[in-house]
Amino acid sequence: MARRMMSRLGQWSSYVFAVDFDTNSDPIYFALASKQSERPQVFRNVLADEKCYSLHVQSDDKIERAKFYGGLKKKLSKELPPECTILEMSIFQPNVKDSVIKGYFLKDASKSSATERVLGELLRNDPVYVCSYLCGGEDRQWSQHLWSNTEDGWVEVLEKYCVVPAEKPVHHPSTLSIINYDVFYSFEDAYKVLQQCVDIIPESKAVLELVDQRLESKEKTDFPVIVIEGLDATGKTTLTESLTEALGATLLKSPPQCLSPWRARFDTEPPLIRRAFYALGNYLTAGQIGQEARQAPVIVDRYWHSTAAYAIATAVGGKLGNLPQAGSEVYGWPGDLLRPSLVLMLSLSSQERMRRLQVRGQDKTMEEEELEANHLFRQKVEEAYQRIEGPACITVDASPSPDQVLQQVLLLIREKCHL
Ligand SMILES: Nc1ncnc2c1ncn2[C@@H]1O[C@H](COP(=O)(O)OP(=O)(O)OP(=O)(O)O)[C@@H](O)[C@H]1O
Ligand SMILES: Nc1ccn([C@H]2C[C@H](O)[C@@H](COP(=O)(O)O)O2)c(=O)n1
Repeated sequence: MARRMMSRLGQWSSYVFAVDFDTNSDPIYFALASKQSERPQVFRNVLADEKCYSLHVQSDDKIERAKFYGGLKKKLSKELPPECTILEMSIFQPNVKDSVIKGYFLKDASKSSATERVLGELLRNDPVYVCSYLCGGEDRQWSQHLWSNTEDGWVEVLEKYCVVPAEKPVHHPSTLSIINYDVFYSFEDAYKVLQQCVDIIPESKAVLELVDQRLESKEKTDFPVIVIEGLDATGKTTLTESLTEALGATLLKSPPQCLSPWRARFDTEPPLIRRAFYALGNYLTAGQIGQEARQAPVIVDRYWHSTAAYAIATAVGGKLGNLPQAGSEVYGWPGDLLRPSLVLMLSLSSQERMRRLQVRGQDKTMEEEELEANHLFRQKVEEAYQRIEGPACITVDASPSPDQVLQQVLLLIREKCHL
């Protein structure tokens, strides 16, 4: 295992390590070298005399990597001493897509040997590589010690590297693995993920059978297709229902009703699998849209913008500024997914949205909890919505009364869709 780490990091000079000590500031970036650097110390101001470790998932199978990494933080939180802080970490080659190896950096302020025992167990039984970090010498320089299993199951230090500062890369490492890990830009790419899950998630088979029966969607539709988007409790359901009545339209949603039996199950899966599920939901809905838009206008409650915006906002760590710039390919529309005539995003102040959530009184989904607790996540979702192209969304103020919002939207639809 560690040998593979060596083969993987055999070119360690081209890899950078990033540790998120604080989501409001840049990660600490460092590299490995065979000798100390003259440049300033790496961990100044963020580490005192804690014992430090890192562990990274190592597997060539991206489903296995996603599944194991998805459960790793929960496992560590359960088994490590409470004084051990778990920080997001990645190893990557700057500007090289798909080069990111995700993991965790552990700042262990405990005085027990429990952390080393837990890491030794993980090294013996799971697809991880483990390193420890020591600060020594007069110049208080840090070094990384790569662990390995001996034949009789003991842990030994395989290799030692000097930890030296690395330049801040142009793109935050979390943006390097969005395509086909968090967002899928073709039916085939999403489909392949669920195909690889059939043995570990039996429900995948039923979803794939439904997807196999999807209706083909044409590029052009006879009647306009209007998508209503927005965060939870912005008024999408209320508006889509009144719009449907006002226009004599057909109301659809994504994911479609036929996937409801499995949605909660896939919501528990790591992003790679969960987002492939939602992407396939959009293709199922696209088939229904193509069918229904032959007879009447179609209103859709959530579609591609939701799938891409939530996935990108979830994937991109740290500050709002770490989102890929507008115009990036991650905001592109899948070439094989039906494009709507118009996408309207309902916008609401946080206060009014929270009020409506409380008034509605329904149980909050995990996502709503995250949106409520995490202002930064909400900002990232809203910003990602705005950057998606092909078509871009038009923002609608959803704060007036339901009828005023309806009238405002009908005017927009008449103007844009000549309905
Ligand atoms: N324009 C409005 N003014 C005041 N209250 C509204 C308005 N539109 C909807 N509401 C109320 O806000 C709450 C949320 O509305 P709704 O369920 O339509 O939002 P939503 O975006 O579909 O939510 P979710 O995505 O979580 O299902 C409901 O109680 C609804 O009655
Ligand atoms: N087309 C869609 C619709 C929804 N999602 C995801 C995005 C969020 O994670 C969540 C929000 O849905 P809600 O709970 O408000 O129904 O569902 C998606 O990815 N694609």
